[in-house]
Amino acid sequence: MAEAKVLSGAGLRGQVAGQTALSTVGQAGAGLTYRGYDVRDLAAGAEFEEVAYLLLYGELPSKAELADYKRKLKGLRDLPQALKEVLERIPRDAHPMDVMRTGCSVLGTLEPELTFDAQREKTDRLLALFPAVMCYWYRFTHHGVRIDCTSDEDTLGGHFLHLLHGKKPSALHVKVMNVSLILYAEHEFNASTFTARVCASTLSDLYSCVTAAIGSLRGPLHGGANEAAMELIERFQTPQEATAELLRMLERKDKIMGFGHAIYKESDPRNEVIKGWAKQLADEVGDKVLYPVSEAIDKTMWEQKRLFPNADFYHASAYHFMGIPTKLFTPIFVCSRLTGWAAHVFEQRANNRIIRPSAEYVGVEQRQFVPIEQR
Ligand SMILES: CC(=O)SCCNC(=O)CCNC(=O)[C@H](O)C(C)(C)COP(=O)(O)OP(=O)(O)OC[C@H]1O[C@@H](n2cnc3c(N)ncnc32)[C@H](O)[C@@H]1OP(=O)(O)O
Ligand SMILES: O=C([O-])CC(=O)C(=O)O
Repeated sequence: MAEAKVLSGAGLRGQVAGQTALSTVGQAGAGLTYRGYDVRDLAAGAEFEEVAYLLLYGELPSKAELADYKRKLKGLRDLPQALKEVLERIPRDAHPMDVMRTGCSVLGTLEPELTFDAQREKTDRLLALFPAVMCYWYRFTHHGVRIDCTSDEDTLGGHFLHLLHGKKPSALHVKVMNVSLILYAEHEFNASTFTARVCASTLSDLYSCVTAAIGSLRGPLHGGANEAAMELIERFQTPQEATAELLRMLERKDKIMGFGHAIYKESDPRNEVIKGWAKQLADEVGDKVLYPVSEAIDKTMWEQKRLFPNADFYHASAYHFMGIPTKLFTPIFVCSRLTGWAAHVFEQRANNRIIRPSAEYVGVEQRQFVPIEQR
């Protein structure tokens, strides 16, 4: 069993920084819940749009409400021409998270949130069009194609795959995208969500909160870990090679991306779900390398460090098997986590006090100012 962490000091670890009714993370007997529902039940039985509705509107939708919501989102998928023009100007070798951040920010100038009454409308618009922001830029700069940003795909996950690959995705791939988007949707006071809440606490607009959150998610210690995990996995041809190099990396005290967690102590409940789907996708494509290599890394990390895969590790191979370029992994996280970020912004706004902690001063004692001529 992994040792209990010391929950104090650096990184605000273990300190309660506010209240939320949105999710619980790592509570005994309930690994991860969204508004009281176990994420594993949601991933097994719900559509991502149902979960988005749950987070943003407070309760699971009825059949009629879900149909209306999906119809509404479908009608909001296209990008404004001015945003397409901006995306075309962003270089091909830009990081796609910078593209998402810029896309969000530009939309904030084109369709600003003028009052907080518009917060849900603006969130639905971002939810519907984020896949197109990523895919329009990617297909234009990498393939020279100006894609149609609408599709008649029923779900957001299917819509994303359709825009990316320019064709109807398989039912299995739509299913896995749906599960993935559910798993990534919400996670209490993680770094990017806390960023969004800090920004919201100044009474700033939704686009600023989301733009700031995207910046936090980008780092490899947070959302960027799925991309970093892929870069690790694809270095190896065999499980033996992976194990040998892992031991060397651990000896050097390297951080292994996709392992460990700030809150979970023994396992990340999202891992078993996405690992199962990664295995199904591996079987579908007849993979004999990536999945066994991933399992070897997983085993070595547990044996050597008692560290377990977090949500990001098996997402890497799952996305890869669906033909998604590695650099788009973290932007997919944005498309999902937007729901959690926005729900936290609404919650912060509903009971706001500016977030402004104190610092422990560790600098020099107070001293006499010396004019520049005398220094
Ligand atoms: C969706 C998500 O955002 S999930 C998180 C994604 N991030 C990653 O996968 C990046 C890799 N993981 C990490 O860097 C960390 O585990 C974090 C950032 C997730 C959590 O950080 P912390 O809460 O500070 O970690 P924690 O307190 O458990 O660290 C305990 C020890 O394990 C080590 N450790 C933790 N994770 C790892 C890892 N992935 N590889 C190697 N060692 C690790 C730490 O270095 C630390 O050792 P030390 O005491 O000798 O310094
Ligand atoms: O909670 C965290 O610190 C990171 C995480 O797993 C997430 O944001 O999904």
